[in-house]
Amino acid sequence: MAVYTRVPTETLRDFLTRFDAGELRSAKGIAEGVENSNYLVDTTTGRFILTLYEKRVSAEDLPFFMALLDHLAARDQPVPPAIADRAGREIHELAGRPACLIRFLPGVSVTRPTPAQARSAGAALGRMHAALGDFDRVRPNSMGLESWRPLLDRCGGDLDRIAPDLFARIDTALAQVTAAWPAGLPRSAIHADLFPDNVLMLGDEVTGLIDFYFACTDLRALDLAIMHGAWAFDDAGRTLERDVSHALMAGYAEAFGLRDDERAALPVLARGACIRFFLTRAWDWLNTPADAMVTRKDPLAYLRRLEIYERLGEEAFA
Ligand SMILES: Nc1ncnc2c1ncn2[C@@H]1O[C@H](COP(=O)(O)OP(=O)(O)O)[C@@H](O)[C@H]1O
Ligand SMILES: N[C@@H](CCOP(=O)(O)O)C(=O)O
Repeated sequence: MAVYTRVPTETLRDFLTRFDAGELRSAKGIAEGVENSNYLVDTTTGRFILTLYEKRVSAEDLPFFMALLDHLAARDQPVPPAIADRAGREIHELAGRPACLIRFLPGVSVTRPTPAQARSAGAALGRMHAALGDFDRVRPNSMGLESWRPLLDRCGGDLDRIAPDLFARIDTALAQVTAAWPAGLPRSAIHADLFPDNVLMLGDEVTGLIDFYFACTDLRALDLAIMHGAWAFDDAGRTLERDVSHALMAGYAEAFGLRDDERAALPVLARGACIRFFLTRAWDWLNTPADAMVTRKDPLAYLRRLEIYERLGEEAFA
């Protein structure tokens, strides 16, 4: 589930009076997602998503995210901008949390993408990168390379409760990735978490790119590496689905293009991305109470991906 903060009906009804968004008909908590509280809100004029921002989203970052969404929406990208109230405000406070009322997008996220879906999603990332060419706001990547060592140290020896020698394994992998991290690649605003659950689709067509709350400024090719790790493997990270991998890469390259130096860097960027998602999942695994109403994601699924990338190198992206 992902409803951490309950919003009483009366509070929501009052909140909606700030907008030209009709009157409340129904509101339901949305089970998917792990970071924020989300409600599906139906009013007399339409359907909206109400998001209350929780632990990992800082209120100071919301103007960056909203400017990014407005920029992309103005360039016809399938993203959900926040709805402005009558005073022009997009960012609010509700039930003690920062909150936004967001445009609802149709579509569903896929759990096992087909090659055709991966091609469309890769192309959607490419078009998004093209549209971000003139976006000049900057947000440092709070989940970037510099954050991984401190997070690994915070997990510390507790990692070995998940699997034997896990701390040493990740320590070595991180040292190798840090030493090989590329310099001089193009930087851009990136989504940084474009997993299948953050892409809405109807059939093979992308209808929505959502959940921009890790968006930041970093190496543009890191976005593709993150997406590759999330899309081109089975969920447990045991098998690289080569046809899905090939389609994702082709879709991106056709829509935007991939420089030789970006392609050459993908193996190390993908290993870095595995460490990033391993660490946040491991932290949550170790620190989420067993009875919490949220599904913990398996960190070892990212250790397995890391091992496949280490073994295959460039061949993983063929
Ligand atoms: N703009 C939107 N349009 C339609 N559905 C949405 C929208 N935003 C979120 N959702 C739904 O809410 C779920 C959780 O949203 P998400 O932003 O991924 O949450 P979290 O940040 O907690 O991971 C999504 O899987 C999707 O079903
Ligand atoms: N994609 C991350 C977790 C972030 O969750 P999201 O629901 O906000 O995408 C992971 O799988 O570890």
